This record gives sequence, structure tokens and C-alpha cells, in this order.
Amino acid sequence: GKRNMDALSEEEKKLFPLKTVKSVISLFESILKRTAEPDLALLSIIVGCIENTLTCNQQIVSGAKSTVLTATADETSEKHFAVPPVRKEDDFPEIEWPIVEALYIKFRAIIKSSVDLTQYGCPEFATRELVKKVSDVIWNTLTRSYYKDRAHLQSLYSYLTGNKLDCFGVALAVVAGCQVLGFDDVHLALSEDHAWVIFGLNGKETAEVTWHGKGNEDKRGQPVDAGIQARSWLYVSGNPVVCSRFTEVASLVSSINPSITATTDSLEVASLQQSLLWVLYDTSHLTRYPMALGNLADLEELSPSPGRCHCGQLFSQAIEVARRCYNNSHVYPYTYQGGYFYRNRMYKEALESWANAADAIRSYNYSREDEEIYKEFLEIANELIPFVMKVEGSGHSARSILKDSECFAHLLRFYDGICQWEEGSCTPVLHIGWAKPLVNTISKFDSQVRRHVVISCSEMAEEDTPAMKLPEGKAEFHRENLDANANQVVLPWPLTKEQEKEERLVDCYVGGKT
Ligand SMILES: CC1(C)CN=C(N2CCN(c3ncnc4sc(CCF)cc34)CC2)S1
Repeated sequence: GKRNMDALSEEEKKLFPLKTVKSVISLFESILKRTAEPDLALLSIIVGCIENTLTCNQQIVSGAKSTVLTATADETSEKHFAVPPVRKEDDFPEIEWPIVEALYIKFRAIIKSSVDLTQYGCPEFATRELVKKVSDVIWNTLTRSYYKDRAHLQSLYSYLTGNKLDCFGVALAVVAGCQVLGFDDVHLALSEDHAWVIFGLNGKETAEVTWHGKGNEDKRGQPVDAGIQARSWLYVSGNPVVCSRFTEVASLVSSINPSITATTDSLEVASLQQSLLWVLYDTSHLTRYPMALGNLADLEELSPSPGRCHCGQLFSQAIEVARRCYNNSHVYPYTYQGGYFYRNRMYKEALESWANAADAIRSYNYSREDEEIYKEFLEIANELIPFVMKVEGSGHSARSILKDSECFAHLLRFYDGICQWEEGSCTPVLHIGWAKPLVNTISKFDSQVRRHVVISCSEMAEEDTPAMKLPEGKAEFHRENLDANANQVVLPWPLTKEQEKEERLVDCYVGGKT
């Protein structure tokens, strides 16, 4: 029969007006089941409409209409403990199909009327010029100047009703625009703080389509090779999440932002995002998307879904994926997990996660556009770890982490990762502001633990000694108060970059096992 040219099937249209999370879930499930090319513009408009209606036109009213779960949070507890955001329970807005359809038609009209495909030779695969043209169409229809970091600017609903997009939103809009033009080879590539597109035969080409950060000239139209060669974290050494249409749906769901104010979330929007992420998880579209897994884990920590795995397993799964599929070049899976341990006062585990995060950053060169991860490590080193030292300060109990040599090892590995990150970079990382908390933290550890500090350095020439000098010669960590046949923890000191390149073999063993 006639191919249904509509974006939705008849029964999907019957789900409108959307009034509940359940109806949106049913809609997404139906679309994900029926097509290999879910329509990004349509889905972004729908979730954007719900999010913006529930978070942007808010008056916090008291009384029957809205129940506000209050959580008292003074400054310290706010920063250091899992203080659930204040959440408002409010009615789901009625999302009418004609409104959504009108915006969807508007987006298609903007794209089709602005790009004359005959000018590009109606190619089978997208070309750099065509991708750049779609980026220009979005770019030139944005409001001249607005606060780019504001929340709720990531969806096509924001673009179509307010001509505003954040940097991720521009990249998603370009991919959605190329989908409207019929180029199913154009896909989103996601690093931990930037987005670009891949296109062409075998997805071999890359192109910048949006800006990054503040005060950086945009590189739209250029390939991303330079960023990869520069070893900057922003380009994750060429290990981005390369999306399919389904992982692009996962990215627009993951970018849903439930916040109404800095301390208030919309319960409905958070619940919608959590349920949609589970739909994508169950259809295996989060399998290679560590940040979406971390996002889902955070939501599960706040509001565990009955019958689902514990959030800790999702954090671990994200780390496994980052190690297996992305050459351990992603940092956020470890800081997601470290943040979870920290909020739940599991400080030894947190130190290990943060040391693992430092191991992930160590082979990068710090570049000027890597500020986001710099701020992440700065907060861990100068706020979170000092707080751990303070609360563990008593240290009188034999089980205090200040007497635990493995904790001290994690701490040293954390700082050394940052030192090696700085090594060979044009931009310095550490400065005097880091030194005071570092000295304060290291000196908090029991002298018995420090006295036995032993770092086994890989066989390296003098000039390769790591930036942070430690007592010369061999030694090993003695785990205090261990049973008679105590193992020793000997950590091979990581190779410098030069040595990593030479791939010199280094004996490494822990607890006597080789
Ligand atoms: C451990 C954390 C500080 C907690 N939240 C974090 N993020 C929140 C969610 N983030 C994300 N979540 C899903 N997908 C993406 S794609 C992308 C790069 C810009 F396009 C960022 C990002 C970014 C990282 S890292």
C-alpha cells in the first residue's frame, strides 16, 4: 500500500495528547521497534517540548497543586553528601500532536528550503561542503547573542521556538538536518566534552559542526585530526562514541535536563529520562555509551527502579565499556563512579576511582580547550580529597584510611597521573594552589604508612624520573597490621610518554604475583 510518509503511524498518533511518562515510553518503544531510522527531529521536539514545559514556565507554588520535597542543604552537606535535589511533583503537560507536527514540518521546511541538493551534485554520501552548509543553516538561524551555557537549550524544540541551541544541540541539529536531506551516513561523534560528525564512505570523514567552550574560534567544516594529533583530552585520542541513529536517540535522551533551578528538579522529567534510558538500555543502545550509563546510574542512585540492577553495577559497566571499546581514553566513567563512592562515604573506593581517572588522563597533553577535565581534577584534589582527609582526620581507628597503604598508593597514583598529564604539555597544569592541599593531604597519612612508602620505578634513565620526586631506590608498601604472610603492594611506576612509545616491558606485580 501507500508508504506511510507521516513521521508517526496511526496507532502512535493515538497516544496523543501525551499526558503521562508511560505514553511517551510507549511512543518511543513503538518507534524504536518499527524503524532503523528513528526520526531525530521528531523525537528531539517531543522530549524538548515536555522538558521545557515542565521546567521553564515554573512558579514554585506552595499548596495542593505542587508538593515540593524539601531537602535542607547547608553549603558543606550540599557539596559533600548525596543531598537529593528538591523535586516538584506536578502534572504532566498535555502534548498535542498538532503542535509537535507543526514544529516538525517547520524544521523540515527550514532545511529543505535552505539546501539546494542539485548544487552538491545529489551525491550518494554527504560531502564536507554539504555538511558545512547544513551547519551554516543552523548557525545563521540562531539568536545573535544569548547565554550559551543556559539549561534547556539542547533540543530542536528550543531551536524552533526560541532559535537557541547549546553546542551539543547544534551538533544534534546538524545530524537531524542531514537526516531530513536523506544522508544516513552523517552521524554524531561524541567525546566527553565536544561533539562533531562523521560522514562519507565507511564514515571515514570527520567535520566540526559546532563551537566549543568560550573564546575559542569555531573550526566548523574542518576535520578533527589536529585535535587528535595534539593528544588533547577533548578529542579522546580519536576514541569518540561514534553514534548510530539509535545512539543518537540515546544522546538526545541523555541530554534531557530535569533541573528547574540549581536545587530543584522536575520529578516528571527525571522519571521520563530514567524510563527512556532503560528502554534504550534494554534495546542495547547504551552498550557502547559510557556517559549515558553513568547518567542512568546517577538517576538510579537518586531513585532506584524496582527489579533493576544496583546503580553501582552501571558505573562499573561504563568503566568496562570504556576500557574494552575506547582504549581506556575516557575519564568520566571513573569520576562518575568516584562521585558515587564519595557521596556514599566509601572513601577508599573513591580514591581508587580517582586514581584510575588519573591513569586515564596521564597519556594526554593538556591543551587550552581541556578546561572541563582540568576543573574536574582540581575539584577532586582541592575539595573532595581534603574533605575526606578532614572526616577521616581522627584516624585513631586502626581501620582509618590514613593507616591504609593501599589508599596512600591510590593517592600517589592520582597525583602522578596529573603530573604525567602535565609532562610534555604546552600548558601547565599544577600551580601553587594545588601544592598546599597536596602537602596537607600527604602529611595526613600516618607516618608508619609513609615511612614504608616504596615505589618500584621501572628501569629508566635518570632524566625520565617522574615529575614528582620520591625517596630514591626500591621499597615496597607495607600494609599495616596485616597477617603474617602479608603480601606487599609494589606498584610499578608508570612509564613516561617516551617509554610508552618504546613500549618497554616493565615487570609489574602486585602482592608477589607476576
Ligand atoms: C562525572 C560527571 C562530572 C557527571 N556528569 C557528567 N557528564 C554529564 C553528561 N555528559 C554527557 N552525557 C551524555 N552524552 C554526552 S556527549 C557530551 C559531549 C558534548 F556533546 C557530553 C555528554 C557529560 C558528562 S561527567
